[in-house]
Amino acid sequence: MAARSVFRSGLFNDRVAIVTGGATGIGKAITAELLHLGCRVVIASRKAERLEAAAGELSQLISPSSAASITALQCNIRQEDQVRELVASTLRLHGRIDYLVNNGGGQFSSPAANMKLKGWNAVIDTNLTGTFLCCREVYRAWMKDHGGAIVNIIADMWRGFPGMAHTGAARAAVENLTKSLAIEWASSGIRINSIAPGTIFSKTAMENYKELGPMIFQMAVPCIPAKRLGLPEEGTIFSKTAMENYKELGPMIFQMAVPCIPAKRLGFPEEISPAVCFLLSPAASFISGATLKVDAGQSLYDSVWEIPDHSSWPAPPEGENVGALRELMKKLKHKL
Ligand SMILES: CCCCCCC/C=C/C(=O)SCCNC(=O)CCNC(=O)[C@H](O)C(C)(C)COP(=O)(O)OP(=O)(O)OC[C@H]1O[C@@H](n2cnc3c(N)ncnc32)[C@H](O)[C@@H]1OP(=O)(O)O
Ligand SMILES: NC(=O)C1=CN([C@@H]2O[C@H](COP(=O)(O)OP(=O)(O)OC[C@H]3O[C@@H](n4cnc5c(N)ncnc54)[C@H](OP(=O)(O)O)[C@@H]3O)[C@@H](O)[C@H]2O)C=CC1
Repeated sequence: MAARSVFRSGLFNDRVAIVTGGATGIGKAITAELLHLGCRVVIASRKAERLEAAAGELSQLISPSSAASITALQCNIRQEDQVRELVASTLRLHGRIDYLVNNGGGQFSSPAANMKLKGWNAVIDTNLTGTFLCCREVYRAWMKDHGGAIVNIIADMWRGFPGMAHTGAARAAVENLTKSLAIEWASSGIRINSIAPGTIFSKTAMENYKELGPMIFQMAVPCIPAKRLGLPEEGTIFSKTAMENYKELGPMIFQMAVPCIPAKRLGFPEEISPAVCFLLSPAASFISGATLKVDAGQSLYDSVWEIPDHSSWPAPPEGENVGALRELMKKLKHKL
């Protein structure tokens, strides 16, 4: 990974940042750019091996004259004691925490009706409670008395998040949490903002959806009049082998989003990290409680979620307008 930045080198000299999920995807790009700018970065997530590998790789980018450094600390942000330990270890190591980037998170894809409570809770605990715990601990242990800047990575959930309702709910909650904390902690000199990425391609993000292929069958159900998949003996679609054929299709989901993105291409982690650096930097000194969408306008445009044609809604109230439309349609039908 080659770190580039539009910002002045040395911008974050002597500053200390915690980046959760900093070993992969978007988090790795954020870490690389912060290092490039001279920051001392602590990356934190669950998988120790992946953390160490990323720290090794990213440390190669640091020039010998730089003040930057990288440390990997294992932490499951869902565990209060582990978050407390992450913050305490960072302070033991570096003596300060200027920045927190709550990037660690994720979800699985599933229609809401199929979600188990355990799965729902896993996503809420990770994305909402994990973010809250990290914010609260850095505040209590350092920022309350010294100020700082926090960036929360959320998602494009402005029109709900069909197919990932749990994460939509959690991210909307984090957006609101950001606003509350911006006010509660303003007097400590803390700025806190969110970034809502569009569809951002990385190898690790893609791998998370590798099992999604078979869901394509399930997604077809609303379009089938019988409201269930056909069986092989009925001459229709569903069989274990047919499903197996689609196992590799999950990652294609990212590519399928392209027509819904005004830029007509996917975003990349290196297009999120400059926005994070900006919000952490003095250039954003008057920005707090805000959300920056980094999505090439995707949230203003189309949705990947298809609603099949149906006539399940109640009829509209009878009256002159419904009557007028009915007459119009009758006339048009004659003309066609
Ligand atoms: C469809 C659009 C695609 C484009 C998407 C673009 C927008 C967003 C992109 C991204 O966010 S990319 C980032 C992707 N990275 C991640 O999501 C990584 C982090 N993810 C996780 O850690 C997990 O997915 C998790 C959901 C938070 C689960 O954490 P946990 O460690 O607790 O996992 P488990 O113990 O395995 O699962 C607990 C529970 O959750 C349910 N569950 C988990 N995976 C699935 C699944 N694939 N399908 C259905 N249900 C799932 C399940 O109930 C698990 O419990 P059990 O039932 O297995 O006992
Ligand atoms: N890619 C995209 O299109 C979008 C991504 N996002 C969000 O951006 C963030 C980064 O995603 P991205 O880089 O794409 O995908 P990745 O899967 O590469 O990153 C997710 C990171 O979160 C870490 N993580 C997950 N659960 C925990 C946990 N309980 N404790 C600590 N760390 C955890 C993972 O590390 P580990 O498994 O080692 O714990 C991993 O490093 C996520 O919050 C994601 O949901 C939002 C919108 C769009």
